[in-house]
Amino acid sequence: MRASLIQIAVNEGESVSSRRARVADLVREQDESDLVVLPELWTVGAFAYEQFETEAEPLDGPTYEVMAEAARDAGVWLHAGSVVERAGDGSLYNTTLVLSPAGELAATYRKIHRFGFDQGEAVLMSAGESLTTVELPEQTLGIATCYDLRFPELFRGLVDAGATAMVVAAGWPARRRAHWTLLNRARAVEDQSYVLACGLAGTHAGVEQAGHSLVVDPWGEVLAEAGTGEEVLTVELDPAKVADTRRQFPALKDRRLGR
Ligand SMILES: NC(=O)CCC(=O)C(=O)O
Repeated sequence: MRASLIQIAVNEGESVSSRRARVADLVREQDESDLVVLPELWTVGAFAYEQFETEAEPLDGPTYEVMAEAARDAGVWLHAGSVVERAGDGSLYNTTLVLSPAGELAATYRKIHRFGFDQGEAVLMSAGESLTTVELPEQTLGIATCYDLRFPELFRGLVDAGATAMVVAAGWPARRRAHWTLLNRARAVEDQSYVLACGLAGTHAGVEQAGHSLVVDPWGEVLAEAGTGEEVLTVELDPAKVADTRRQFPALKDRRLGR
């Protein structure tokens, strides 16, 4: 399976609708890939809290519409990053959309661990409550969003649900870039899974983004890593590698707690 991660620059000065159209064209360009991955809240910016209310959208809103067309045109599975979802009861969620190559909404994931302690996303958004996996032809994706990366038990839950490739959409700040790289590699090693970690670039709401999206294999080797600007990373995922790693070094079988 060929996967492309699009590290998107979010800078003030570009409107949300212009960015949607621009990113849709970037998705269309990845028509040689099987899977395309976008970052967290790339429409509005993960730290643009003051825009969450105005840019909130239902699951079948403008981001879904534009991305469904792009997924269909490219013929790819599209992890469309996350949007500010306005639920039926008016509350907001940080929600990932996964679209099939036919443009259908195949899965959603509402971010479980909201960032900000007593501010920002943590007070503006509601928390998701359930894990999401998505079965693709050669890999089962386990879905996580940004701050979730700090909670290894979520990833263990995804392993137990059958995940072989963790997809982490993020808007991770540059000042904690060392944590980003370390934690993504740690999740790959401890869960013996691919990790596809796609972050934002640029600076929005005064927060410089780390970029440095990366793909890690189940042995913890970094297969590809972006720089700090907008960039597309393309990698081949070996369909046998996860099973081989888990068979050759069966540490997951030795778990004694939390099962
Ligand atoms: N958008 C986020 O979840 C940011 C997470 C973060 O900055 C951190 O965990 O550090």
